Amino acid sequence: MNDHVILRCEDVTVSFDGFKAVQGMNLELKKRGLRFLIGPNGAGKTTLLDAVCGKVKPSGGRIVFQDGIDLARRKEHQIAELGIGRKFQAPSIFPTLTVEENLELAMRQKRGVLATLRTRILSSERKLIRTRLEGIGLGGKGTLRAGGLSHGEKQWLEIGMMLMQEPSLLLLDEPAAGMTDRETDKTGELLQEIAQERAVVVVEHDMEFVRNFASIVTVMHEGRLLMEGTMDQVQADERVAEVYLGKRREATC
Ligand SMILES: Nc1ncnc2c1ncn2[C@@H]1O[C@H](COP(=O)(O)OP(=O)(O)OP(=O)(O)O)[C@@H](O)[C@H]1O
Repeated sequence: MNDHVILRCEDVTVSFDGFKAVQGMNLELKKRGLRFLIGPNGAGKTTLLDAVCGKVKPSGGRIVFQDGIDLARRKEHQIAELGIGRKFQAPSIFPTLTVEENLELAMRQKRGVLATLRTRILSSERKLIRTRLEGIGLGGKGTLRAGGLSHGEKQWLEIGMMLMQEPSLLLLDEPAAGMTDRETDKTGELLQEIAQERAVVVVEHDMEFVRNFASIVTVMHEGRLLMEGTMDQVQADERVAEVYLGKRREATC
C-alpha cells in the first residue's frame, strides 16, 4: 500500500440477512486529514464505519489498514488496539469523575495493567493531561465533575479521551449533533486540528458544518461510493443533487 495511505476499503460488502447495506464500497484514506462521509439516510455510512472498527464483519471485500493488515480478519478489540478509535453519537464519559480523572482513565487503558495499578500519576502524565485539556478547550475545567459539563464539552472530553490512546485513525458519528452553533464551530476547529496528525472520518448530516470544515467529502448512496470531491464539487454534481440534496430539499418543503 502507498506510504501515505492508512486505510483502504476494497469492494467492501456488508449484508444483513441478505440485504446489502454496503455493496462494493471503495474508500482510501491518507495518514493525515479530515474526511467527511455523507449521503442520504440508509446510504450505509454507519455500517461502513462499523465494518472498519470490527463491529460488523464484511461479507466481501478487504479493509486494509497500514502496511497490509486485513481488518476483516480481526476482532473489534484487536482493531482498537491497532489504533482505530470509534466515537458514537452519545458521549460515553464517566459523569461522576472529574474531567481530569476521565482523561487519566483513558490514558491508563493505553498504558496497561501496570499503570492502572499505580495510584500516583507521574508528573509527565499530568503534563500530558493538561496539554490535552487545553487542546480540547477544557483548560481550567479539569477539576469539574464531567457530568456537569455542557453537551458540547462532554463530546470534546470524549474526543480527548480517545486521543489519550493515541489512535492513528478516528471514526466519528455526527460529533456536532445537538450542539450550539458556537460549539459546532469549535468542534470543527478541533477536528481539523487533530486531523493534522492522524486520519479522521466524520459521518455527518449537517451540511453547513461539512461546508465549513471539509476539504474532501465522500458521498455514499445505496451502499456504494457515489462520488468524492470538495464540497463545491459535490454540491455542483447532479447525481448528488438527485439522490441526496434533492431529497433533503423535498424533506424540508
Ligand atoms: N443491524 C442491522 N440489521 C439490518 N439492517 C441494518 C442493520 N444496520 C443497518 N441496517 C440497514 O442498512 C442500511 C444502511 O444503514 P446505515 O445506518 O449504515 O445508513 P446511514 O447511511 O448511516 O444512515 P443514517 O444517515 O440514517 O444513519 C439501512 O437500510 C439500515 O436499515
